[in-house]
Amino acid sequence: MTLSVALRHRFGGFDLDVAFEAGPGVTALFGRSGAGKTTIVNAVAGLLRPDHAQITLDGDRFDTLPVHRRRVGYVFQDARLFPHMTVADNLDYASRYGARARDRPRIIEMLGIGALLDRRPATLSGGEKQRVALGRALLSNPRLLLMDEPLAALDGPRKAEILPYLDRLKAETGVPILYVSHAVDEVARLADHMVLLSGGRVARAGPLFDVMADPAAVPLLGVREAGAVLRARVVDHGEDGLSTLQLAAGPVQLLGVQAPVGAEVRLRVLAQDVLLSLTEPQGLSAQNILPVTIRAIRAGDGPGAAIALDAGGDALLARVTGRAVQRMGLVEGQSLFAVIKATSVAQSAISAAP
Ligand SMILES: Nc1ncnc2c1ncn2[C@@H]1O[C@H](COP(=O)(O)OP(=O)(O)OP(=O)(O)O)[C@@H](O)[C@H]1O
Repeated sequence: MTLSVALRHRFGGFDLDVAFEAGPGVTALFGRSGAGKTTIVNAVAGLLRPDHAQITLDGDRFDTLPVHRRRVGYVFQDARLFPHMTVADNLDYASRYGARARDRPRIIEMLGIGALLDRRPATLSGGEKQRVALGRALLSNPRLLLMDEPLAALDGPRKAEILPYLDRLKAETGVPILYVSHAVDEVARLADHMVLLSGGRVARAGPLFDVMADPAAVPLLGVREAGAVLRARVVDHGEDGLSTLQLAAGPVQLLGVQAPVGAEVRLRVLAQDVLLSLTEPQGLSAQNILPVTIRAIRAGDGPGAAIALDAGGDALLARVTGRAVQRMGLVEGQSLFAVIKATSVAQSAISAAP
């Protein structure tokens, strides 16, 4: 399944002009407030008629279809359930055309909402409401799911409660998802592809692992949030609380890893938590020292520079000062060592999603 989107639209002072493709899985639309994310999903859903559009799904023209024929499931920041209906009635309303009624038990089980069926939305927590909203969207038998900041109204614990359901939904349904967010941790955990938007334009787009490790993405993600996402396999849980994970460039030891031995996980390594050393460091408290090669150096607008690194085939990103680049004589192609603190990675998103 490939969704291809080309849109132009003008609202007063805002000018949107984007083109991107979204493959299977989760495609994150990421950008600051006002970048144009909601305008794009509204145009895909058919809630907004853009000035110019060419949207296709698997080659079929989509933007010319009336809203009800697009078969798009839309999950908003606020669940927008019918308040006078029970959860069961809200779900039945979505499946009233029967297309997905046979999948109802599986979807209820997947989202863990079986015990809520007789309740009314006013009695549900924010996380429970969002799970019901996801169920309702799935029961409408969508060809495409649009999620506009579905977790933004939830506090940390409620977000943590719902993220595993999104992992399952992604793994089990196969319905492609366009996922709007300005939370990098959510995107790093869930997305397969990423479209970075800035001022109504696509600034970067591609596989999540590539975009997150792109030095040009640093100003768009924010210097504190920028950092590569890597795949790792859990090798061992030590009795002292430190776990060993295998990366392409070698083993690393991290704290607070919940996933079982053998699991594939994603690690988000913030660029500001990666130190560089010209020689292999000895006598450091940090144990995670990886041999790396500099792929690219990008000077920032301020005193910082983003350094793209190759770590055994994985991409890693480091942020150092421009002064350090000068002092260390860093150049593209140079081999050196990256040092990652065990505690900093553990505080970044670690998920069970491969
Ligand atoms: N109906 C409208 N009329 C006029 N301007 C609009 C309208 N809807 C959106 N805009 C403007 O278009 C721009 C993009 O808005 P949009 O909601 O798509 O951004 P966003 O990236 O989703 O932002 P946020 O993260 O704050 O939701 C903003 O400048 C907004 O003020």
